[in-house]
Parts: sequence; C-alpha cells; structure tokens
Amino acid sequence: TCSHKNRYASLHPLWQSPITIPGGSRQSPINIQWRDSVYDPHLKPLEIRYDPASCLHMWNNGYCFLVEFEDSTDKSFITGGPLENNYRLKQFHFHWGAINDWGSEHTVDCKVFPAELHLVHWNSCKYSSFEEAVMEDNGLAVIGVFLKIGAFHSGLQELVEVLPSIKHKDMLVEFDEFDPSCLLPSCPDYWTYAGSLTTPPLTESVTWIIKKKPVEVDEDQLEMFRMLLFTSLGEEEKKMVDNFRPLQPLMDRMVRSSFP
Ligand SMILES: NS(=O)(=O)c1ccc(C(=O)NCc2cc(F)ccc2F)cc1
Ligand SMILES: [Zn+2]
Repeated sequence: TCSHKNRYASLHPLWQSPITIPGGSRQSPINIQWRDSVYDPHLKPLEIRYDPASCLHMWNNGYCFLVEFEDSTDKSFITGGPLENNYRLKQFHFHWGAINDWGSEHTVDCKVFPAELHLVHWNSCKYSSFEEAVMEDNGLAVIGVFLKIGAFHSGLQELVEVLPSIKHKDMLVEFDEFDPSCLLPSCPDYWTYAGSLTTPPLTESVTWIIKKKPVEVDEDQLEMFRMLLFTSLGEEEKKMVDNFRPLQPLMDRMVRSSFP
C-alpha cells in the first residue's frame, strides 16, 4: 500500500473517517500499480464527441466546482474503449490539494498528482437519466485525467478566469461554448477498472477510464482553484482544498491497460 503521508491529515469533514461502505467491493479511488495492470488487446480506442454548444453553466457545489452540460440528447458523448454503449456527458469537475505535493484521487505506482479532472458520463442507451444510471453497475463512465505543474494551459484558463465569480458555495455562472476535449492529453493510452463514485452515495456504478498521460497546467492556474471556498457567503471562510477521497482497497479487481 502507498504510504498515507500527511496528505490525509487535514481532510474535508467528509473524509475524516474514511467512509468504507459496508459490503463495498469496488470502491474508488485506487492506486494503479502499473506492472499489475493487464494489457487487453481487445480494448478499442476511446471515441470522444463533445459539442461545445451543449455547455450550460459552472457552479460551486460546496465540495468542488463543476461545469454541467445539456444532457437531454446525445450532443456530447463518448463510446468505444471499454464501453458497450454511448455514454452522455453530464459534467466535469476537479479534485486538488492545498499544495502541489498532493491532490489527485487516483495514484500511479503510488505517485500522487497535484490535481485530477473527472469527466462524468451516463449510459444513455440503457437508462433515461443520470439519476437512474447512477444506481446501475454499468450506468456511469468517468474519464480521469491527471494534472501536473508545467506549461500554462490556455484551455483551462477559460475556466480559471471565471472562478472568482463562483467563489462561494451555490454560486453559479452561465458558461457556454466550452469544449472539454481541450483538457484531454493527445496520447490515447488509458487504464480501465470497475469502481465507484468517490463522494457519497459512493455507488458502485462507474467504469473508470484513467488517462496514462497527465496534462500540464501552470502553478498560478492551480493556485486559482485554491481561492474557491467550501463555505457559503456569510459563513466563516474555509478554502476549497484537499477535496479528494482516500485510496480504497483494490480487492478482487483487475486494472486493464489499452497499451502493451
Ligand atoms: N468524483 S466522481 O467522478 O466519482 C463523482 C461524479 C459524480 C458525482 C455526482 O453526480 N454526485 C451527485 C449525485 C449522486 C447520485 F447518486 C445521484 C444524483 C446526484 F446528483 C459524484 C462523484
Ligand atoms: Zn470526481
């Protein structure tokens, strides 16, 4: 197991006692041990079709900030990869740390990244809404992308400059014409495994697709994430940082890779 350095010391109340759900056998996040992952030559390339016009708004939900999409039709969806059906984009959000030494939910060979992007999709072939799909074991597909400190990211900057307008919990701002594929690495390689939501209700309905290559953002951009607050206007201010769940046991699961 990875040494649980003090990155869990000052966790959000949600995780003071790492919640393990009774009988949970496929919880997320996990450490991906590269050498234990199994190359699956039958895995197809992931197909990503996002329509920037389906972007609705960005808001602070008191745990992270998220950009939500219009999901009444298959305007923005993914298919292929480990997926049997089309999965419609619902929202994307991030998890990050108080400092650049930690922040991601998943780790690779125990390496922690300063932040992690999650693009959340639901199986629109089998279910009629996100809320329905979230209860089913093939209901959701989440693409995870690691962020590392490096070059300035011009696509991310469009999000960063809106953050001051959603500083407090429940603030929302209209947001349109954003194509989240600009946040993905160009390398097609990924790992995939069966897991769960990483926040309550922690339902075990997620096919995780974790991109092998991180994307680079500069430290001022990541610092802007840390100006957000968990708290509502008028409450005692608590900086929105360390909004990641502790690592969960792999148990009887295999992690497959799309690359040899
Ligand atoms: N970090 S993650 O990518 O694993 C993740 C993705 C989505 C959600 C979510 O939608 N929660 C709210 C929510 C949950 C439900 F189960 C039903 C409705 C609903 F809005 C939680 C965690
Ligand atoms: Zn997430």
